[in-house]
Amino acid sequence: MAAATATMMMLQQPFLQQCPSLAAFPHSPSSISLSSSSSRFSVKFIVHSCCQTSPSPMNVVNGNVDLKPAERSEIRLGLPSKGRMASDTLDLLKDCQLSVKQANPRQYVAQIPQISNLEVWFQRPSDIVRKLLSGDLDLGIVGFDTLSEYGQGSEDLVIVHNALDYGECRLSIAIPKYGIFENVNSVKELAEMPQWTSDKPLRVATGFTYLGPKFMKDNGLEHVAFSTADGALEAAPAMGIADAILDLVSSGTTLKENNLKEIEGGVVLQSQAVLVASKKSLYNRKGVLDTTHEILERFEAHLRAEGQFTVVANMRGSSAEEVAERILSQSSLSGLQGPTISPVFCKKDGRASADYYAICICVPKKALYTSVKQLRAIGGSGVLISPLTYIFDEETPRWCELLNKLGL
Ligand SMILES: Nc1ncnc2c1ncn2[C@@H]1O[C@H](COP(=O)(O)OP(=O)(O)OP(=O)(O)O)[C@@H](O)[C@H]1O
Ligand SMILES: O=P(O)(O)OC[C@H]1O[C@H](OP(=O)(O)OP(=O)(O)O)[C@H](O)[C@@H]1O
Ligand SMILES: [Mg+2]
Repeated sequence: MAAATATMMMLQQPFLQQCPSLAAFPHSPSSISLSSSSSRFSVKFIVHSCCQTSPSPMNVVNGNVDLKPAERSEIRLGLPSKGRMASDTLDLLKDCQLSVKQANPRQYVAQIPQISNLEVWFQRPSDIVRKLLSGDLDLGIVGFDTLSEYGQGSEDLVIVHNALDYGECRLSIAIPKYGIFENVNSVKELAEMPQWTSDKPLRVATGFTYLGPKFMKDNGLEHVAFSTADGALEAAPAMGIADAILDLVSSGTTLKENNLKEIEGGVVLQSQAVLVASKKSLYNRKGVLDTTHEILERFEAHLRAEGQFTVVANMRGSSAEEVAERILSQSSLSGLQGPTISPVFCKKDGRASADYYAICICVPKKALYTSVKQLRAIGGSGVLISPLTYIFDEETPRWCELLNKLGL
């Protein structure tokens, strides 16, 4: 998680409760040092400008600053320029027949020829969220963690697809397995430890300087000090820099290798890649709604198909209805809407007659072998299995949800 460099931020929750605007925008100032008049709430809050939520681009016209974003007619999609999300995102688009054409890997603008008037901009995930907020991007693909951290609950950001099936991880608190934490196994127990006072707060290392304080406050952890670094946060407790960390966990290997453990109630959020849009763009920019619909449909069709196989088999029977009865009596053979059954004709006594029926069903990958066994048990033979590429439904439920959210 990219974050401000070697920045130390200390804050105490009561002060944030008194200053909601500060709590809502911990990144806003490029460098602030504040202290409350009450001695109970002494706060140091220093954030580097790279944590800042960037404003709209400013055009300087005759010495006057014009805060309006530059006019443009192209639709802009932000994709991660680096990190683990970058290649998985390009792979997803390719699987949806939306290959990105980039002239050179160092060029940050590219095209998806299948969709006219769409510009792809490669950006850091945090910047994608900032630029959606500032109106410089219309659509973006980022991890839900990044969206939550940098979007800070903004009403202008709307999730179009919430489960793109990669980048799965969770944002979770971890503490050492040893020392004073040996018997601490939940957030509640951590909060109740007598060690944490205003003079000696629980020190948490995290790149999530918005979600971190919010979660601690919501979970009754009053005396907390945060520090942040650009990566390898798991080293902080052993180095004596922090008592706990709040970072992304996927396999858990990094925690394990650094003698750290997750605790009950310590998961701030579950994350995976999401497609997000600026509401303002959806409402106001020509073509954004249609382009969003097309991308969403292609994503849905591909992701739905990914978990499924097409199964074709022959089955002896007296009629299509009789074969259907047999198939529908098996729990794993109902298909998407039901089995497709077609007669297989052969010539008998000079006449075309159907003793066999070809059945075609979609089967979830997980249930594949069970389905084959059930098919055989009811007389199926010559079972052919092939992967499914796309499943297009009448309309995707996510599109209806989006229109609902937009009040359209
Ligand atoms: N271990 C992980 N397993 C799965 N997904 C992860 C993991 N770590 C991060 N992610 C997801 O990938 C996104 C990008 O993380 P990644 O570490 O690749 O880039 P970054 O942190 O922005 O860059 P860098 O770590 O190089 O500074 C995260 O926001 C999260 O959604
Ligand atoms: O649970 P695991 O599968 O071990 O993955 C968790 C690690 O992955 C991410 O780090 P990343 O690899 O991005 O390195 P970074 O710290 O340099 O960002 C995250 O910040 C954790 O450190
Ligand atoms: Mg990382």
